[in-house]
Formats: sequence, structure tokens, C-alpha cells
Amino acid sequence: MLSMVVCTQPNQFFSSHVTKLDLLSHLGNPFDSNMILNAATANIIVSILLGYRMDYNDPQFTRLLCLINENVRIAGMPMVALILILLLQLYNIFPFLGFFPGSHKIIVKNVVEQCEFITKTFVEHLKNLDENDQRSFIDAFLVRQKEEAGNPLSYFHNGNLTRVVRNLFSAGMETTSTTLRWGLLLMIKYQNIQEKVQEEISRVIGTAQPMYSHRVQMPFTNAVIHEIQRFSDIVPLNLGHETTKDVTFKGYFIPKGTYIIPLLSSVLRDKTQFEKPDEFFPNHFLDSNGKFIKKEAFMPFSAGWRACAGETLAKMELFIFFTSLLQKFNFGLPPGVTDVDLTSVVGLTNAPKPQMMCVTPRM
Ligand code: HEM
Repeated sequence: MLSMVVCTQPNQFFSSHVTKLDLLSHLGNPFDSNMILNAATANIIVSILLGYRMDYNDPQFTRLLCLINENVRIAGMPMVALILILLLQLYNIFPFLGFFPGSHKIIVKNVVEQCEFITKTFVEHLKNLDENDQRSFIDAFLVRQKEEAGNPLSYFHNGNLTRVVRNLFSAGMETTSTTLRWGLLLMIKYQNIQEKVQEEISRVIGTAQPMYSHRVQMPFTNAVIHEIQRFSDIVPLNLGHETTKDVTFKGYFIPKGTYIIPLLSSVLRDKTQFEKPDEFFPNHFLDSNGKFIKKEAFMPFSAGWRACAGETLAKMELFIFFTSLLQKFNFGLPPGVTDVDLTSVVGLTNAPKPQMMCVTPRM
């Protein structure tokens, strides 16, 4: 269904968001890239789901970003994560569970607020629905819902629409912007790598709008983006899985119904696969002739049937945002700050500590 609504010219689709990144307003002043990157990447998924961008100053939009950010941070606290695994799934069935005290209560409250926002939005979409002019994922879903009206087994009911939209909002916003934030901090720390990426951008793209297809001519930039994802390891614990049948894996018997936490860090930092697993080293993805090489152990999006549903979209976003930003700006530390802090904060994703940066225009 997504193919019905995704723009047929993705590069133009992204560029309108990239140019809206008003980094110029921060010239000369240290700033934290968190909110601006969140808003820019959020608008990609908002455009797909809703069919329009939201204004950065729209209080509803900023509220939505805060709710998602807060949930991602709180949900990663060890106790909260454990309680949530149980509670959030049960909450749909037993809403009274919301009265339990603790940080998970904030999460439940935030989820309820997100669902209210989504319900309001798709009621609006329903009012203006034109089957011959479907503008968004929600429109396409509602048209299918109409087609299947009367079928009690249809998956296209309002409950599923709310869940799908909320999952796509949450999964599609924070992940990409957190990766980009790591990317900018790593470029600030390793200025020589930033310069090499910019040299390749100037040679291959020049002043044109970066396109996803450029990456095949840009092995170094492609390797840097892969290494940003490997090194930052933003979903170290993956999502929980469960065995659907008895399995014997490497001599261990795992019965059906066992809760599994597949540690993505164990492959992304595997020293048998990566020469310098704990260092930022783009050569992990380059051969001796400087050609890009794929690595089987590169799985920040997980693997198998339930791997990230947004992998292709995320790869496009990362390439186009990253090259557009480095094409136009140099990234550095604020005056008086001598190093980048690469430690991460606790959360569902592995995010960098909030810190200030400076930009200067290149062109
Ligand atoms: C750098 C960006 C991203 C990373 C690193 C990432 C990573 C992941 C990971 C590790 C999972 C869990 C897979 C598993 O359970 O085995 C996942 C699931 C998912 N991701 Fe992403 N993701 C990213 C961006 C996105 C975007 C942009 C979207 C939005 C379209 C998205 C949508 C989803 C969805 C819907 C799932 C659940 C899939 C399922 O359970 O079947 N992700 N992602």
C-alpha cells in the first residue's frame, strides 16, 4: 500500500525537507541539533502518513515530537523496560493498568495522547476522502476499509489504523534523526573524515541536489554512513522476539515461546568481522582499492522476516540528509570546547548526549 503514496521522485521529496532545515539561522551560535533533525526527519514520515508537512512551529507537531522523544528515553530505563514489555501489551486489553505508579505511567499517558492525535487526524481525513485522489497512507487505508466494509475479519479497522500510524511515527522519527546526530558528532570529532566526505561530494555532486543514486559513485561517503550506523549501534537490544517453535541453535535447545533479545551489538562490534570494532573506522567498508564492500555482519536494521520495515526509506533519508548537510555546511565545536563526548544516554535507542555544535556555510 505504501507504494501508492510514496513520492515517485524521492530526491525532490527529501530536498524540500532538507532546505527547510534552517541551519543558517544558527550561524555563529552554538546549537543542539536534536530538535531540528527530529523535526526534519519526522516530516518525512508525516508526509507519507498524512500527505502534508507540518510546520516546525505548529504546537501540535512539537508536542508529538516531545511525546515520542520522552517515551524513547524513558522506555530504555532497565526497570521501566521490563514493566513495559508486560504492561504496554496488556494495556490495550486492560486500560485500568494505567493507574500503576512509576515512569511507565508517563509512557502510557503519552501513548494515549498520541492515539488521540492520530484518531482526530484520521477523522479529518475521512471527511475529505476522495477515492480518486488519495494523498496519504491514511487515505489509502481508509479507502481499503470502505472496500472491506462488512467483512468481520478485515484487518482494515480503526484500531489497526491507529496502531500502524503510531508505530510508524515512533519507529520512523527518532531512529533516523539519532543516527544523523551521531553522524554529525563523528564528523566534528574526525575533521579529516568530514573533509574527505566533502571532497567526494564536491567531486561527484558539486552544487546539485544530492540524489540517492549518487551513492554508487561515492564509496567513501557510503562507507562513512555505514560506519556511523555500525559504530553508533542505535538499537543495541533490537526488539524482543519469541520463538514460534522449539529450536536448537548452536547446541542450545530453546523451547517454543521463549522470549529472545537478539543483541545487535554482538554482531556490529564483532571482532571476527570488524578489524577495529570499538573505533570509528570507515575502512571497515572499503577494500584496498577504495571500493565499497558490503559486510554480512552489518545489521543495524536487524535480519530476517521481522527486520526493520523502514530500512529502504531510512537508507535514503540518511544518505540524502547527510550529503545535503555536508554539502552546505562545515560542522565544528563551539569556541572553548575541545572534544566531542561520544558517550550515550540511556534509552530505548542509543542516543548521543545532548551537546552543542557550530555550523559555517561552505557555499
Ligand atoms: C536508522 C534508522 C533505523 C534503524 C536503525 C531501524 C532499526 C530497526 C530495528 C532494529 C527494528 C527491529 C527489527 C526486529 O524486530 O528484528 C526495526 C523495526 C521496525 N522499523 Fe525501523 N529502523 C530505522 C528506521 C525506520 C524508519 C524510517 C521506519 C518507518 C517507516 C521504520 C519502521 C520500522 C517498523 C514498522 C518496524 C517493526 C517491523 C516489524 O515488527 O515487523 N524504521 N527498526
